[in-house]
Amino acid sequence: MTRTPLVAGNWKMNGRLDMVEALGASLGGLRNSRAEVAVCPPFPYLAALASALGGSGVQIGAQNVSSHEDGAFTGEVSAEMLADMGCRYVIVGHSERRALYGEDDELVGEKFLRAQQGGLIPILCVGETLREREAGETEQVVVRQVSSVLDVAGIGAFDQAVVAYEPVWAIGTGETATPEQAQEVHARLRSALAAEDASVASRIRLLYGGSVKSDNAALLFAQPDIDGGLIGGASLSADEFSAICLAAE
Ligand SMILES: O=C[C@H](O)COP(=O)(O)O
Repeated sequence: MTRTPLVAGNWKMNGRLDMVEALGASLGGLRNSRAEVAVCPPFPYLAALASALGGSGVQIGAQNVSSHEDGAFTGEVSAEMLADMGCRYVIVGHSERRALYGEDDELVGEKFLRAQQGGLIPILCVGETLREREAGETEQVVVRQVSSVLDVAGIGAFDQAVVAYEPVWAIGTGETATPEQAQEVHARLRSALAAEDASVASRIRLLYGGSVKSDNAALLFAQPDIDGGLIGGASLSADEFSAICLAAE
């Protein structure tokens, strides 16, 4: 099965308008023969980024979405609104939202469903904490996080989804999972999906995230079950992010 790699940049709560315009213009010039590239800026910059990227083919995505469609939910942003802004992707279940904003598996499942109902492709993030890894619970945790979404959305929904394995201990720490550690978890995730539907499992893209840089991306992306990356800090530099995208070819 040949899967088109995806490299998605998650800017988190970083950037200002001048950076958005400069980075967007620079990434708009990115010519990448094989990998799909997406950038997820903060909500207020979606339109400016889309405009700076022009017709480059680089996709835009959001970092969060409401679990509701419309209504009295002050401060929330719906999937339909994001689709209106040109978003193709939305990140759901990022560990920062789980840890800092109390998003549990149930809410993540609701957001995943709503994203798809609103026409977006969810990038579902899963990953274990350092304590969980040290306790030997990594596979149990990531399979639970995926299974809770499978329970509400069904395996068919994963044909229009991406899963990102992001070990919490590797996010923003400079400590990357080794290619072997990451591949082991990716293979386990793919086998958990294959238990439901082998063909969906063979098609879905599984990204790795956690301190991916231009100097470690190629080895990670060369693993058989790693289909690209979800990039945080390094996506804020045009040179660094471009080099990571090229490593996914
Ligand atoms: O969504 C991206 C991840 O949290 C990875 O962030 P990082 O590349 O800064 O470690």
